[in-house]
Amino acid sequence: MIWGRRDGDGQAQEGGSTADDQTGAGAVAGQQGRGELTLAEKIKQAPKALLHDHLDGGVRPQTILEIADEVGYAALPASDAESLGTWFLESADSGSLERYLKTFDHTLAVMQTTEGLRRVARECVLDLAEDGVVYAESRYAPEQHLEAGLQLEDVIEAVNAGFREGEGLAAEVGHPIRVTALLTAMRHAAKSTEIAELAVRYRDEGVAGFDIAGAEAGFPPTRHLDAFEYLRRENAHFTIHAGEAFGLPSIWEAIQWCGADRLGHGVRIVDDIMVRDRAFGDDVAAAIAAEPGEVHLGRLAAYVRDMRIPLEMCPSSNVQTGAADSVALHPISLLKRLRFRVTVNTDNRLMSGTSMSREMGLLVGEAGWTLEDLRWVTINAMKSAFIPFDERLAIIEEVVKPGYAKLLD
Ligand SMILES: O=c1[nH]cnc2c1ncn2[C@@H]1O[C@H](CO)[C@@H](O)[C@H]1O
Ligand SMILES: [Zn+2]
Repeated sequence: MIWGRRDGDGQAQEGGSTADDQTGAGAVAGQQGRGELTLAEKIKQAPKALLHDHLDGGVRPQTILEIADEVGYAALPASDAESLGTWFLESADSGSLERYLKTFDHTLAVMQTTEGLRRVARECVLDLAEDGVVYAESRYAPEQHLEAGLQLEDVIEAVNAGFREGEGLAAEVGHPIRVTALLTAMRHAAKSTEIAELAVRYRDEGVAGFDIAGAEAGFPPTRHLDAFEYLRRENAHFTIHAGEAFGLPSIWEAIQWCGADRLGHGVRIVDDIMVRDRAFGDDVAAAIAAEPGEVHLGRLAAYVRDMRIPLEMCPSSNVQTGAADSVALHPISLLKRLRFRVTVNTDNRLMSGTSMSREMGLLVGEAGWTLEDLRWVTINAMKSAFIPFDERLAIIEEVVKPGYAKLLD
């Protein structure tokens, strides 16, 4: 594996290929001549766009330790950065979304003060920029940051301040990046309308949209219909986590009842896809390798593709929560070939020990993706971003296309 997981300091490590590296990416990297970039280096340098990344799922282990010490949080499961990083990775490898989400208790514990939130937000921007991300939407649930007495507005303003600081520092070191916030409401709670109102109130001050997250089974999107109807009346953007731990009814509600602009994960849309008259899940390996002519889309899958509804797909996260068997067998490769509006995302960099470069490297190494595929998903992501159309186009034309042109010639 050339795509190393994060080290204890929270920096992604992508080593070069080794002599016995049998992955596709390693094989290609091994073919590079002297002085040329390896594929791993090209992926790192490629301009990347990230639509689905949780702020509280990407805190540096060292930062967790330091803030925990400052605020007197004594329940951390490890006392050095490396063991703490490993603890998150292993605990999140549970095969269950509910158990995966339990790990957030420890990151949330250090994100209860304005200083803590601001630092975490600043470092998030720096880590993404260092990885070659040029545009990101970072989401978090303001309602989960009120334990030490902050108001919802304080939380949003502290995170925004951290994002602006991070953008300034990243530009200074030659990694310009734009980061906007998505405000998440927790689907088991009852604050979604209040959070939606804040997303609208702050839409000209760094907040690009709204989301719901948390345990999916038992908490259908229509539970928050009032919030979504309000957002639509306000011409505001929102995405919904749907089709991750629960299947088609969740996706159907998110789109046809709630009117979601995008789907968080949406991976279970394959339950509405037949391959050679068999359900996708009957033989995933055969289904993944299917040619478009062998595939039949049900009404909902056809609607998602026809309407170009973006799928915010997160390969490593899905493997950890059991929504996919492996990156090689992840439905994203079939959905890409069928030309759904696929995007590649990290979800939670800490819990998955990952980065955008690592997710992309895994798709290349384990699922046969090419640099052209990575360019395509990056443009898909920029087309699907919640910032205004002209600003999206400017990033595509001035940053993404020229960046890839340099790597592809
Ligand atoms: O993959 C996911 N599915 C559903 N909820 C999630 C996922 N990752 C994180 N969160 C939830 O979103 C909250 C706000 O960022 C996190 O605290 C976590 O509970
Ligand atoms: Zn998520």
